[in-house]
Amino acid sequence: MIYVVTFLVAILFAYVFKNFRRPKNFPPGPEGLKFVGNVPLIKRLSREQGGLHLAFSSLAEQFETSILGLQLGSDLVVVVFSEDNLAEVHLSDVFLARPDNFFTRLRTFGVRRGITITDGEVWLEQHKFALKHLHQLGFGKVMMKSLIKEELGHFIELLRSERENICVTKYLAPLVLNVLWTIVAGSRFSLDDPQLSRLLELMSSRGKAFDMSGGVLNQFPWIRFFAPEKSGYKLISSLNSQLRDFIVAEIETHKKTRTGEIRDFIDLYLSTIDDPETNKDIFNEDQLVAVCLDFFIAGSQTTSNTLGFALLAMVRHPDVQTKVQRCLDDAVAPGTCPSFTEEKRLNYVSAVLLESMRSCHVVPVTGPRRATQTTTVGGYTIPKGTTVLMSVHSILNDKKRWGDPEVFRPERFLDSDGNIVNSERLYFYGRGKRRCIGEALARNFIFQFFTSLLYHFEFSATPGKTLPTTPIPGITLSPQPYFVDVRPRHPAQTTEHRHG
Ligand code: HEM
Repeated sequence: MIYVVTFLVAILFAYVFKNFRRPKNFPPGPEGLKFVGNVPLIKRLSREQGGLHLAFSSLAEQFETSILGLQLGSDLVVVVFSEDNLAEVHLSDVFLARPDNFFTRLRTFGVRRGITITDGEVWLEQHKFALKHLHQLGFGKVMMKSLIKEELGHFIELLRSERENICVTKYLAPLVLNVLWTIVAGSRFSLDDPQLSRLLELMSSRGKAFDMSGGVLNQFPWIRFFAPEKSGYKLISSLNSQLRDFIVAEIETHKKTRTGEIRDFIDLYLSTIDDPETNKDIFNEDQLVAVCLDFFIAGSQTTSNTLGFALLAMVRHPDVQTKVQRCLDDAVAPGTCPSFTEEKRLNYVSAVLLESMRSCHVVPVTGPRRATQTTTVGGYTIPKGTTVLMSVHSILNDKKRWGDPEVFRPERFLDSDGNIVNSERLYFYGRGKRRCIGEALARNFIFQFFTSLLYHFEFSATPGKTLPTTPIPGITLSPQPYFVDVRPRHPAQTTEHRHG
């Protein structure tokens, strides 16, 4: 018996020694506890400081480093802060992969599928396909423009009738989802559809319950057996299966109603599967479900929260709002609304949107990436398998670059002739081969909604309701619900949206 116990203890020691030891020349960071590493510290700092991005920044400051080394459970995690370090991660193929862990696999039911969490050939082919066809289906065609116009029309009508005490954030998520879903499946939801509300509620809870590191559930997956609710396991499983059932049902309907004409992304993907030349290991119905899930999860909250923060900034800075409106009145013929192609003529508006994203970027920590071999960043060793995160927040709030990053000042993006400057190296949508595939759609949507809403309405805080000053932390930052009154700026008329 004594031998068995000694043997087990020796194995345990070997495990602890191997897995809970900082590797040689690993980036600086706090010493971790055995088994849990830095998890309790990061959790506490995130709670105290208001998010994972702020917890990371405070540790980087404490250790005077632009690359932080952590241990979350038995996972090695490195967070990079400076532009040089970010460039090394964004541009090197060693960091092109995503972590393969419990949390990432949970997204697609224990297997690796789709775009966001896959690597290698599957990722490359799905990524290329989605990028090419999202563009063809959405941006170059009249459909996308009339789609945004239709969604805007519904929202403008709603604002005209409600006018007071409107919780804007409540409406933005369904609007974005409708645009996305029409591209993917050719149909929109009614804004009071209970299924839509349920999906959005689940997605928003998911965004708030987890963070970019995957949270405790990722570091200790067994926790789901003891605390299925508290660990977030129940929530994420329920969201994923509801989303999957919903997408599978839509694919089945498409299969029954197909005529050969390509109506949307699902039709296009199904016709690719039918092609005898297609590699069925890469393009199949399971992959289609996962790619649709990716669009929903990566595209809806990021876009609606960005718009939510931009409108909040306008309520908080009425002088900037007035300037935007003057600029729109000057540039836009009465009774029309600007199209995205006019972005270049509306430099002040573009500067306001850039400043809004700089001051509150919805994805303050991007990634996660995985080192596929042992390498170095900033002179430190990054062992194979390490998870790497990028603090875009620190770049967007760097005092050396911006001078007064805490001030909302769109003029920092304009030169003395009113041309856009400083708009490079912001990494809002990432950089390199894993750059966001929805950037064009998101930029188009945000620009058209923002300009149209400000052209039609003056927004002010509802009297007696305070405006939130901090975002809700999570995988993406969300604006806390805020309430506005709107005053129409033009008489109601059928407003034309120009198509560029
Ligand atoms: C304001 C809105 C958005 C922001 C700020 C944003 C931001 C990002 C960032 C920073 C990445 C790169 C992550 C990395 O470097 O590892 C990314 C990837 C991605 N985004 Fe977006 N995104 C937005 C909207 C969208 C939309 C509308 C869609 C869907 C159509 C979308 C789909 C994706 C997908 C599928 C990926 C994963 C790409 C890959 O792993 O190869 N995003 N996004």
